[in-house]
Amino acid sequence: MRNIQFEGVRKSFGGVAAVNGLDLSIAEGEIYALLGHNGAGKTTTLRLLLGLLEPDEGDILVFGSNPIRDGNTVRGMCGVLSEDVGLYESLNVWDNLMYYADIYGMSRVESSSRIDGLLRTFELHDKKRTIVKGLSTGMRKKVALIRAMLHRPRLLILDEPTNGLDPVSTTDLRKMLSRLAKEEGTTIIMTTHHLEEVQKLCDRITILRHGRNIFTDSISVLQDSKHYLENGQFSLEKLYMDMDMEQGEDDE
Ligand SMILES: Nc1ncnc2c1ncn2[C@@H]1O[C@H](COP(=O)(O)OP(=O)(O)OP(=O)(O)O)[C@@H](O)[C@H]1O
Repeated sequence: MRNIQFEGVRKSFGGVAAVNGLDLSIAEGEIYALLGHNGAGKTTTLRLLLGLLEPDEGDILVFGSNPIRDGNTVRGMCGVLSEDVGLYESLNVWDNLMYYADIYGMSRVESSSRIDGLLRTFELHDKKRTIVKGLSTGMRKKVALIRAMLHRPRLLILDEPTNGLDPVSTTDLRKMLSRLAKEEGTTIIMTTHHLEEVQKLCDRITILRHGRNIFTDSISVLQDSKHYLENGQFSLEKLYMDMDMEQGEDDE
């Protein structure tokens, strides 16, 4: 069953078509990557999904809800990690997370144990009383990730989740996201330029170009296809480069 649908969605800013007739179909529990060059329309797509922008044309449904008509319902189901992590700089880690747990309507007991558990998982427990201003970029990213996951959202939207994370934290995050999708059925949509991570983690990918879906397939099908090989193995980077060359020729 497909649970997130975009059909013929268009959104322009002035004369620029950021999203230009986009079709997407994402199933519950999938880990899905939106790929594409800078300016391809990834962030605009996510903002449309969250009801933060209204489409000029087309239909969007998120688990049966329309993001414009039922914006609060859609946003209530989502946990979001945006590029700008958006934490309160002068509050400590614990108070930042408690503040959001209150907004999510979690009880004190529930939020304390959830925050405690997540801080341990991300190896940030010893930083719980540290003021956010004093954290490294990677640590801030982890706190923002914990905030996005706190209320066990049905859909997790991650903009460049591994940017600024060291290799160990990246691997830990990959395992955690994988577990979330498999065991809790969380749907995860991410945008990233790290193709190696996508290949290891994601179930399906879509490549956007000029606001259009130019390629969608599942990683396992691609891995079995014997196409886009590098040293005998499927390479997402090779696929991406080949697509780029093909589309570049079409654009001319
Ligand atoms: N609020 C806005 N006002 C004007 N133009 C915008 C706005 N938001 C996006 N655009 C334009 O729409 C296009 C798509 O932008 P978008 O941010 O969705 O791309 P992206 O794929 O997320 O890029 P990146 O990888 O750099 O984050 C770009 O040409 C961008 O300049």
